Amino acid sequence: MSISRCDLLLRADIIVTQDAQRRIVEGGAVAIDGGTIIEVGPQAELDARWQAERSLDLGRKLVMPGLVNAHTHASMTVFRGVADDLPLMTWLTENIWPVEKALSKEIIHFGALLACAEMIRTGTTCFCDMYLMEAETARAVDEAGIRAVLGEGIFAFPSPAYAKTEDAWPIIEDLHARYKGHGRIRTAIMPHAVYTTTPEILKRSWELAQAHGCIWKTHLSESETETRTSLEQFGRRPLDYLESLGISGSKCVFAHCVDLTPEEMVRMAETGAHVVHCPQSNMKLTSGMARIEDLRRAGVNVCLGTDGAASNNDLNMFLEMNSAALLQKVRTMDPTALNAQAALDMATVNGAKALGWEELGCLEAGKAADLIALDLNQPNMLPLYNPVSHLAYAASGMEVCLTMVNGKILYEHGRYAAMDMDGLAREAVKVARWVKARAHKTN
Ligand SMILES: CSC[C@H]1O[C@@H](n2cnc3c(O)ncnc32)[C@H](O)[C@@H]1O
Ligand SMILES: [Zn+2]
Repeated sequence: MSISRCDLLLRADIIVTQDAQRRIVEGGAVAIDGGTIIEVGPQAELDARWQAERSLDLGRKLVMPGLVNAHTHASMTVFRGVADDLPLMTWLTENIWPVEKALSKEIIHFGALLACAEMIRTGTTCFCDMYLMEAETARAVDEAGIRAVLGEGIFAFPSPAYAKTEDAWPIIEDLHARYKGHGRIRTAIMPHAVYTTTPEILKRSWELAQAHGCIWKTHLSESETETRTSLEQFGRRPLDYLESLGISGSKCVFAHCVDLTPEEMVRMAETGAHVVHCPQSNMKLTSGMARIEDLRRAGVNVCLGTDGAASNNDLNMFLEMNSAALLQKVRTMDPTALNAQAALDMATVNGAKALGWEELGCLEAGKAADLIALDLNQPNMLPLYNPVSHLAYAASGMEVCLTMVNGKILYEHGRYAAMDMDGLAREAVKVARWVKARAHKTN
């Protein structure tokens, strides 16, 4: 047998691969070269095959794919805890939007950096973001070393980035051109919602997504109120309205989808649309309980997102998996609903599929070296019968002791490779003062 060289050989007691067979390797190893995984398997086999520049013996750890947060607004970390205990539309129109109007590039950049720090700390290696002045989020992602799909939020009204929607298009084109070919950053087209845009904006945004071959994402059917408004404004339910404009297909990623009819679920499955479930945000804003089991049964690809830190109030995908699983059980009054493996799939492979980034979400040869390690000796992880059960039901995210993106370690032994957490904490005090002076309701 010939021995080949690789950059890194990582060994750990348990490897949850999330590959097609959902293989779990005990006493496993991952061989990495550049930013790519070249083999995953038993330690003895990989030791015999690979001569590594560097080895990392993690011991009593669980290694798994980095989590994919498929819907967030990273910079909203600056509003964490500012306006709690409100319903969606009051929260948005009376509390969030008035302050967002005044946001500066600096604050958006800071909020995105803080979000990256939180996601890296809790095991997310890729996120999908919609926000304002998204170039600042892109800058933060580049600095932090994390992976992301980014889109400038498109409204029919002024945003801090543009005085009129007409001025949004060049901003979107610029962002796309700037990150074309970037290894970790992709761009997408993201009109905010049917109730904050016009048919012309939606059609133009769709044409742009098609021209760039990128995903098209929006908030959809988040609440019954949204459906009612859509029926009043456009004479159609939100999904019907989009379809009447020619918007449908596998490039569509719809966040929330709380208020769908069974027939709409079938149509989503037929067209290949993806749904991002955001259970914590939906519960906190009392938007409702998405019928995830029905969606999955209909054949829709359902993934998971935190939404922003102002409606969650964290960006922790372990807690989101937990909430997703528990919420479906009470919604259906069936304890077998959305089991641990289904929750983990939503946070990994399904997220990668929705974002059209097939190199993500699982550990196998040819995939990106985006992985995390969890300390199995933490009290809440003991004893261990079923690793997947612990990931969905016992882990808090704070067991993550190593986060790697594209073969680079971003977090290890409590330290960030490329982030100044103390500096961020100092800056957070100043930003909070700025927000407090402008916020209508602060807790
Ligand atoms: C156009 S940039 C993104 C925009 O979305 C707002 N937002 C955050 N969470 C939600 C949500 O759950 N539903 C609708 N809109 C939301 C955010 O404040 C930005 O204005
Ligand atoms: Zn959202």
